[in-house]
Amino acid sequence: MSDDTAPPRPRKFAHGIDVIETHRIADVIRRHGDRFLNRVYTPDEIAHCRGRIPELAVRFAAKEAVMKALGTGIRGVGWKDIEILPNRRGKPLVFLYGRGAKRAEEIELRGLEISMTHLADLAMASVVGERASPRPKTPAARRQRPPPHPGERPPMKLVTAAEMRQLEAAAIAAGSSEAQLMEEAGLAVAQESWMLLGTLEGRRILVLAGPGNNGGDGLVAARHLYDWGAEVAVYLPAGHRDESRCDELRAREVPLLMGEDDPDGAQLRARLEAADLVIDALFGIGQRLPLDPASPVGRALAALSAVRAGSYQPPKVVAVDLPTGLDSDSGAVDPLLVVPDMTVTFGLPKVGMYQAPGSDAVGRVQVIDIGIPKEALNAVALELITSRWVRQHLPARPADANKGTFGRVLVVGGSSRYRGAVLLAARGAYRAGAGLVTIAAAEDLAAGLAPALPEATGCRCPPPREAPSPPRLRRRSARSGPPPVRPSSAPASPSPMTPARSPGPPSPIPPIAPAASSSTPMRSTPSPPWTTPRPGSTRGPSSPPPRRDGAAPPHHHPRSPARPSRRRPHGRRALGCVVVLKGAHTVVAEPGGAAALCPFANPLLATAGSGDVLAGIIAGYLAQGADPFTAARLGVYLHAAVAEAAEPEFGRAGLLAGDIADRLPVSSGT
Ligand SMILES: NC(=O)C1=CN([C@@H]2O[C@H](COP(=O)(O)OP(=O)(O)OC[C@H]3O[C@@H](n4cnc5c(N)ncnc54)[C@H](O)[C@@H]3O)[C@@H](O)[C@H]2O)[C@@H](O)CC1
Ligand SMILES: Nc1ncnc2c1ncn2[C@@H]1O[C@H](COP(=O)(O)OP(=O)(O)O)[C@@H](O)[C@H]1O
Ligand SMILES: [K+]
Ligand SMILES: [Mg+2]
Repeated sequence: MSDDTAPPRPRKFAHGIDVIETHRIADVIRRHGDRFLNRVYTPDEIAHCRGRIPELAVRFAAKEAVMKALGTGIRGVGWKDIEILPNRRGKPLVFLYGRGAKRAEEIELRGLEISMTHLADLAMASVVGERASPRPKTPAARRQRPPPHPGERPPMKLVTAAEMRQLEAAAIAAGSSEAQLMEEAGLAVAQESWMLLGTLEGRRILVLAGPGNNGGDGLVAARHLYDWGAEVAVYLPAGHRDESRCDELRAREVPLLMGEDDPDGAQLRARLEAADLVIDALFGIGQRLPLDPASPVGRALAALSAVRAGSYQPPKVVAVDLPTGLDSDSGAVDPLLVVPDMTVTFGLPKVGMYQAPGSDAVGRVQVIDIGIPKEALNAVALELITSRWVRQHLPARPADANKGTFGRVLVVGGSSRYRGAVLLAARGAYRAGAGLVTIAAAEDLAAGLAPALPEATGCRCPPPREAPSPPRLRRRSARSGPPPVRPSSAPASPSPMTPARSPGPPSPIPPIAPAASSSTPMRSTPSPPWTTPRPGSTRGPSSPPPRRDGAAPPHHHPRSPARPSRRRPHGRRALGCVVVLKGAHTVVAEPGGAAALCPFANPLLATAGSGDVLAGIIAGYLAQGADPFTAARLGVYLHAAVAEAAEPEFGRAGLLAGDIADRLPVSSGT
């Protein structure tokens, strides 16, 4: 819903185009008659078209063109949410209902004009309108952005399998049923499969259906895809517990192949070789890993793998809810997993889809709303940090600001071994937008630092042996302004660091950032607002560091160290502060129980000093008034977003920590 008091969002064209071969629609109608018509067209459209194939075909293209203009694909907008009918003079008009109308409202769509044409066997439609830009692009628009408020779109949450089952129970308590949820899920899989293939007519689809509800979703998808004109077959390696779903398919004469009737797998192989698309509905959140390679499911996956590897035109793969072989909670990957082109996941994405190595094993992720009550989602603790969230929470940069508006950061540290660390942190803080950065380094180093970052001011820091006590440091920072930040690899002082609190506006003093890599005990002093350990460097999590090579750890799943649900609680509760657990898919957790996961894993960040830059960036956002949890999420996301953006230029290696700082403003703008 647009807010009347908000400044207008910049506008841009919304365009969609689609073309279809008329005979394909004729064939579907011949085979499926009213079932197809009633599924795709509104009663008024059916009445208007009176069975005329070119009229029906061009409307089919028109609906897809509208979906493209809405920017949704066919996910989320039903065929009958879009209606194309002529006005009295015969000019076609687009009417939107239900989710189509909702989406149009969200993007502030205006004036959707349609043009349709057909020629011999082709029908084509093009629509154009005007919509609000998804994000402010110009600096002026950015300055005008309203401050974040609680009414904004909720963050993307991530769930474990157990949490997903609770949400499912909440949906059922609110009036849905398991069968209804499965219908929603299966329909979405069918729609996404259609979108992936482009057309269904003449396309061969093989559904690999497991014994449980994941298999049930696959059977519903098979039913729709058959009704819409695809050539569908279903392979059930271990049978299915819901006979009525199988009967729906038998009634349509969809071939159902049972694993026990195909002992040598020859029929399965033949079907796989002929398929344009394979739907993996073997196991979802109910899977227990490791998979047994000798089991019927294991053999089906091995056959799919072999066909994919050995075929000139391998079938596309769509995974239902989760790829079979992916641990929903840890992201551990079974060696039998076949990486899909797309995963259609229900309700919310699963944590394991954003944990290495699982994040590389899911293909494109489509999240499908299956009607989980909004209130139930609030109970989910872990969220994914998204670019939308980041845009909404970056500190405001008013045009009439002066440097005092943006706060001050004090970086404390510097040793002959880690001479660059303070500079990198200071650079990160400046690039994040801090108004003033001061470096407090030992006298012998300070002179060398000034030319490297002339923008930073300096203040004398006693040599390590006489390092200031926390109260002295606090007094000093209150006197000289800036708050201390100690970059992670700069063990300047043997004494623990404590947060320095702001003496008051206009220069909020962001507290220090001691990092666990210097092995400083932090519990003996008041808690810092955040800390940035790497896995293994805090005392809480007992697991070894996560693998960063992206390889599937064979049979190493449910206890994977990269599992935030296991790692989360310890550090942050013990330390009483926000914890940034660094690595691929960094986790940020706050003592209250909320946690956020970075969507990125990128080896460009695995370079010395990048953690120091991160500490500085976070301090930079703190200095600008962000609370510690927000500052840490902003910093972690944008730090990694730099690497993502740099990948086309650098590939997988060669970014320097200093480059991360220097490229930060570019990633903040996107
Ligand atoms: N949670 C939800 O809100 C919804 C769940 N739905 C679907 O239901 C799925 C979960 O269904 P289920 O709980 O039936 O579980 P699955 O369908 O994932 O697994 C079925 C059964 O297979 C068996 N199994 C698991 N691992 C095995 C292994 N390695 N070897 C042999 N047998 C094994 C288990 O007994 C398990 O219960 C979800 O992934 C999703 O696809 C949807 O229908 C819609 C709503
Ligand atoms: N594979 C990876 N994917 C994403 N981020 C990574 C990866 N490897 C390292 N990082 C990030 O790089 C930074 C490294 O920090 P750290 O280990 O403290 O390095 P240093 O002490 O040299 O600055 C952290 O922010 C970490 O999250
Ligand atoms: K699956
Ligand atoms: Mg470090």
